[in-house]
Amino acid sequence: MGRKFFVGGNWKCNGTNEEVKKIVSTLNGAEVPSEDVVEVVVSPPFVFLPVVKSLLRSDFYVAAQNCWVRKGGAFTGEVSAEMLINLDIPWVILGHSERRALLNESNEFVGDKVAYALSQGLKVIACVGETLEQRESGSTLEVVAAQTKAIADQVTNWANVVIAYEPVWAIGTGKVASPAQAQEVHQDLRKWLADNVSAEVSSTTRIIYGGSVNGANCQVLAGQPDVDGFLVGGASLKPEFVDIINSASVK
Ligand SMILES: O=C(CO)COP(=O)(O)O
Repeated sequence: MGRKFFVGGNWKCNGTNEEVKKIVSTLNGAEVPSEDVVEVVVSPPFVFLPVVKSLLRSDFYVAAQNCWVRKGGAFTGEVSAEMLINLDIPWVILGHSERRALLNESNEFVGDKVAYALSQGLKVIACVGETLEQRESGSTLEVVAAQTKAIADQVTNWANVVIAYEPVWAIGTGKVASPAQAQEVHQDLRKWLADNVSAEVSSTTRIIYGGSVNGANCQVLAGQPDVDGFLVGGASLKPEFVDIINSASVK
């Protein structure tokens, strides 16, 4: 099927200069499958991107956690896609639920960000996912489809997009989605892509899972046919991130 396993580490707003170097040193010493088998991307806070990029092994890549929606300029506090490209940062995470919820990023705004980032040459990890309330009211697919549509409306080249399904109720809660719950949504999303974009995009686009993934639950999740990898928060700051990378061997 040809979808290379993808493991992203989202460090969120964590770390000191010393801690960040320690994580990198653990990763640099880790034995993991080759780049042909698993694509590994770590996402430190903006200020640590240069140091992480300079120290990180060459078969792992870095991602920013956000970028501005358009060309840079008079936007205090923002970081533009052009700046990331200028520093050779290949990836950016966009539409994370923490930004959607806490900073009111709408589906359309996230779609605009994805479009601009891609236009500048960045690769995008685009996040979608429902809240507990939405899941309990039976609207999971409707919610993730609307989020995905706002992104899909703006994407022409899917080769540079990874979709991260991250149910909000599973993020940072220790309440991981069951393998069946993850598989169901990933399968629905893949069908949505087939029906609304193309069969080719549906079969080639990586859909990764995020929400309380750890060294103990990664293997069984990775065993699901439509789970193409992970976006990991808390556990990406710990040595068990290496075990999560190694779950690529389940495929
Ligand atoms: O939000 C996440 C990754 O982007 C998931 O976070 P946790 O792995 O800490 O639940």
